[in-house]
Amino acid sequence: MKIVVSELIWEEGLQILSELGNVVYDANLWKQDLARELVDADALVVRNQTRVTRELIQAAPRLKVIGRLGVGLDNIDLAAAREAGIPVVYARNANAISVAEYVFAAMLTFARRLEEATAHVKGGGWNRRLYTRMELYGKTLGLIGTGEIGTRLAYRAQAFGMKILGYDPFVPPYEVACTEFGVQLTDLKTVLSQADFVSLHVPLNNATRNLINRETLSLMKPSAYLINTARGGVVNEEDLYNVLREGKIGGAALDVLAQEPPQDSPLFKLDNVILTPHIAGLTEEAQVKTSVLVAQEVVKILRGEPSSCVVR
Ligand SMILES: NC(=O)C1=CN([C@@H]2O[C@H](COP(=O)(O)OP(=O)(O)OC[C@H]3O[C@@H](n4cnc5c(N)ncnc54)[C@H](O)[C@@H]3O)[C@@H](O)[C@H]2O)C=CC1
Ligand SMILES: O=C(O)CCC(=O)C(=O)O
Repeated sequence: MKIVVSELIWEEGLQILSELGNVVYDANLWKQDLARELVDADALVVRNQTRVTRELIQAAPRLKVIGRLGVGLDNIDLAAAREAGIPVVYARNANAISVAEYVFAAMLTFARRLEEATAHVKGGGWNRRLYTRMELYGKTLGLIGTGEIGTRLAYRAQAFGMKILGYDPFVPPYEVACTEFGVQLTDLKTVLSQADFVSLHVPLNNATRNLINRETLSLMKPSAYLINTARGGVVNEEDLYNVLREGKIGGAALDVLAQEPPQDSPLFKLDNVILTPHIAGLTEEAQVKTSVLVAQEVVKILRGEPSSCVVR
């Protein structure tokens, strides 16, 4: 068996794949001639930067499985994989806790401004009144998408005493969790207009691209914050920039951008923006879990066994 891994994988996952076959691994393979490497490959394992296009799939006649070291599937042509009879397995739920904790880090950063206060003290200041901020207790968290991450975030927000509103038109699989974790399911307009923090947890697809735009942003309270750990394409960045520049919302935390890595962006110049390089799911714990889970599921498919992580 030849298993091609074109992006970063943790050692624990590599070990499992190596027991089954010959692993060709290069974390930068996605930037190189991947099609040539796939001519005789049985499995391809990617993260989020490899564009698994129809052409790439067609260049891999022996391919039996595609493994996705993560959750978002917007970089894989799922229709082409389905037509070619190639199952795609992914790390459902493996990084959900890490993303939920990242959202808390963002909310607490906006609520308490520890970095700014630290800079103030290190610069010789001691103005306590200047750093009086707010509690998360009693504030409203608005979830757009109440799946694995959204519900884990709700669980944590409930413990903080936050009110939680959720919008998800396809919620049934998570309805029980929503009830248990205090999520009041409602429409998009209500979530946007009532939340103090709006957090995005939807996949990027035709229905969600530019879901957050000038019109939807105008529904948010002037004091509210937007947190995007989903995908850059869910937010119209030009509209967001204008709304932030005009002070029409309080701020934004963006872990994902439409173009990654970004070229120079006007967002870099704004003080009310937190920008991180797509790290919400990137903790040691989540990455070990992800790498092991995906490696195990790829091995199962190669052995002809059923996998519970196949994309439907
Ligand atoms: N920044 C990071 O490191 C990470 C980002 N992600 C992103 O977060 C997304 C969500 O991840 P999970 O919660 O694990 O996925 P999930 O599939 O468990 O949940 C997504 C939810 O979005 C809902 N949804 C779909 N279309 C919608 C729409 N138009 N409006 C409102 N809700 C809609 C679905 O019904 C589902 O409940 C992923 O697709 C991925 O793009 C995931 C993990 C790490
Ligand atoms: O861990 C990564 O590299 C990307 C995580 C992510 O965005 C996902 O799981 O969808």
